[in-house]
Amino acid sequence: MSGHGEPIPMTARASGPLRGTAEVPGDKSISHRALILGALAVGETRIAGLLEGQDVLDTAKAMRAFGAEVVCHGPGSWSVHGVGVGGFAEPDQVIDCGNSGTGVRLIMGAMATTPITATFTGDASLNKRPMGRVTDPLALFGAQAHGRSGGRLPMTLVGAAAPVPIHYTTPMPSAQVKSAVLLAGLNAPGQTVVIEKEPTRDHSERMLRGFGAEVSVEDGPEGRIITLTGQPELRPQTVAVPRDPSSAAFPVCAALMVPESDIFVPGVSQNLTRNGLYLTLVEMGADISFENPREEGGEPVADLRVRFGPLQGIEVPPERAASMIDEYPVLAALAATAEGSTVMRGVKELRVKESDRIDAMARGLEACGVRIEEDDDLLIVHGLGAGGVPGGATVRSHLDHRIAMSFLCLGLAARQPIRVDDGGPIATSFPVFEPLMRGLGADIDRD
Ligand SMILES: O=C(O)C1=C[C@@H](OP(=O)(O)O)[C@@H](O)[C@H](O)C1
Ligand SMILES: C=C(OP(=O)(O)O)C(=O)O
Repeated sequence: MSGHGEPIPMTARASGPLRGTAEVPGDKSISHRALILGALAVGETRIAGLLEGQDVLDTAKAMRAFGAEVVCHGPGSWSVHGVGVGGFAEPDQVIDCGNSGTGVRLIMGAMATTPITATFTGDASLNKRPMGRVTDPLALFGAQAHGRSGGRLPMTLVGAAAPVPIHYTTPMPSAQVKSAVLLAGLNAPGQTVVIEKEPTRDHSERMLRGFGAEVSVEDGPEGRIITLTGQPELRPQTVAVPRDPSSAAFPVCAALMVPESDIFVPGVSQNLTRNGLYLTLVEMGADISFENPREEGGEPVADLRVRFGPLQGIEVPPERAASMIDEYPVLAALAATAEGSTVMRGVKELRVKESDRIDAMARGLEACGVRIEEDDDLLIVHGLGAGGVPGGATVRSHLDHRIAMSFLCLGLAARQPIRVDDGGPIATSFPVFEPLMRGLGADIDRD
């Protein structure tokens, strides 16, 4: 579990160019879902390329607590022997989801329509995050949540004894909320419908279909309408997890910040619900080629070749936010090294992530000598151009892996080193970040 250990301060300094191949680990969203759907299928699911970050390991442990057999056979190679839809056993211990919003919210959905009770907790970051966004729709199925004030963890969820399917429009763009409703709908008789005004990552829909559930997706006047037919028998699958575009964003943006860099990042998912950062980088003038586009594990992937070059700040289209929501911190860091201003609107969801990411980036960038403007739903970074960021500060990561990695990447391009007070949370999503970046030539070390 992250966040419970001693802080691990880390420092990044300007290095020579970044060169070489960056093989980033498996996609975090797909890894959580492979374990959860594997646990709900009848028989043995095999997973290759599972992300072995702490967030996903906590979900694996939770699936065992609900009765599935989850075994690691070697690096990235896992099997899950599932108990079937409605077959979850009642855990005899508190489920600790560590730092992971995805883990806790999807697992709550997966158990909400089974007549068992479970208590969930997390680290200091997760226990501050809002859970009402999932427990509100889960209550419509008949589940009851008893948590701390403000709908926070620790929280006990009593699954519905006689679940009813629901029609639900998500009030905010959130794949976690959508997925919690779909997973709960699995054990409700009849059709559960989720409508989302703005499309969010679609891994749950794709993987549910892969496991044999009936899922239809259509675009209507109110948005995307997803219909799931309840009580299917899920068939075990072989899942090949593509590399995570959200993790790839760090070496990619670092290479775009450090002069003369030239790196290769193979097999990165280019799912259209996840590729907003890459579209944005191209609009900023980044030299990225998308080579050998193909399909792997049911997801479109490409090999990326990334070379340093001058970048121009842009206004990021707000309707793109959902497809790059986890990439705004590293985009904000990169924007500090671009010419002109980068305007990020429609980003208030960033305030309820592992940290308030608008505030964490704003304070950290200011400490590094970068001018910003912020509002509830907005962050503007006034770029200083390549080589223009002073740095020379210690910034707080607030138990947030993406804040820590973003400032370490910026430290590689700043005039003075940037120190992050705690890089420990990086292990939640990108456990090989340090060796991978050092392998490219980055000067990142622990104090
Ligand atoms: O469904 C998922 O796997 C995720 C959804 C996003 O969260 P929201 O649903 O809160 O936007 C994202 O930030 C998170 O890292 C992973
Ligand atoms: C927001 C994130 O994760 P989660 O919500 O699963 O904690 C993230 O990884 O950036």
